[in-house]
Amino acid sequence: MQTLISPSLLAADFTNLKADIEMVNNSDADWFHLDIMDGVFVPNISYGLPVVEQIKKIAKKPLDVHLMIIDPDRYVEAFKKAGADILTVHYEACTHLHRTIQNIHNYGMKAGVSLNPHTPVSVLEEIISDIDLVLLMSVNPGFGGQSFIENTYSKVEKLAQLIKEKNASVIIEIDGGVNLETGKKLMEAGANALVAGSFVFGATNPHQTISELKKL
Ligand SMILES: O=C(CO)[C@H](O)[C@H](O)COP(=O)(O)O
Repeated sequence: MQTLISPSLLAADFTNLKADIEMVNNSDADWFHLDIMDGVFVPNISYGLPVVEQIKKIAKKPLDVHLMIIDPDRYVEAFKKAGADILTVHYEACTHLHRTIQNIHNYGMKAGVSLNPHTPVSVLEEIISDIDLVLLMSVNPGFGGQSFIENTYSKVEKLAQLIKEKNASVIIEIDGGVNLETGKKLMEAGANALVAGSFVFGATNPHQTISELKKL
């Protein structure tokens, strides 16, 4: 599988968001990664549904929406209406994860499950065949620009092994501290999708940086 690149708009310039969205539209990126934070599940508040709706109007690539919120079932329909194509919820935030996944699929979206750095991939054993994507957090969620947690490489290997054992077809996406160096090692470990925020939007040439990540 080719590397999928999902630039995180959390690190974009919100005073000129349209320009950053156009840059991604015209780049080698595959998706737009949108980080939704509620100030409860994570110690930060980002942006919400009205912003997602506006982004959808000009985005020419699928919206990869990562909900860092408690009890995400309450908002599955709303994010579908706002334009989400892939909806990822946190394992740690769902009491009835299987039902949440069904709910996301019933609305016609791809369903992802995210794991915090401390959560072992083994918790996905009974649900892996029902989901489309696993998002491994390689930083503690809540903020961009943090240092990559090295233990993520072995988590990627364990997850790739689990997917193989179950004969499932699941994208392994990584979020946090991704750059060319960590990205290369992640791909070697078995990842196939990379979220990058500050590495892309903090670069002198974000368009070229996306192409470099894409070539990994
Ligand atoms: O989900 C996030 C934080 O919770 C961000 O998407 C992630 O941290 C990307 O930022 P960076 O590439 O700057 O590390």
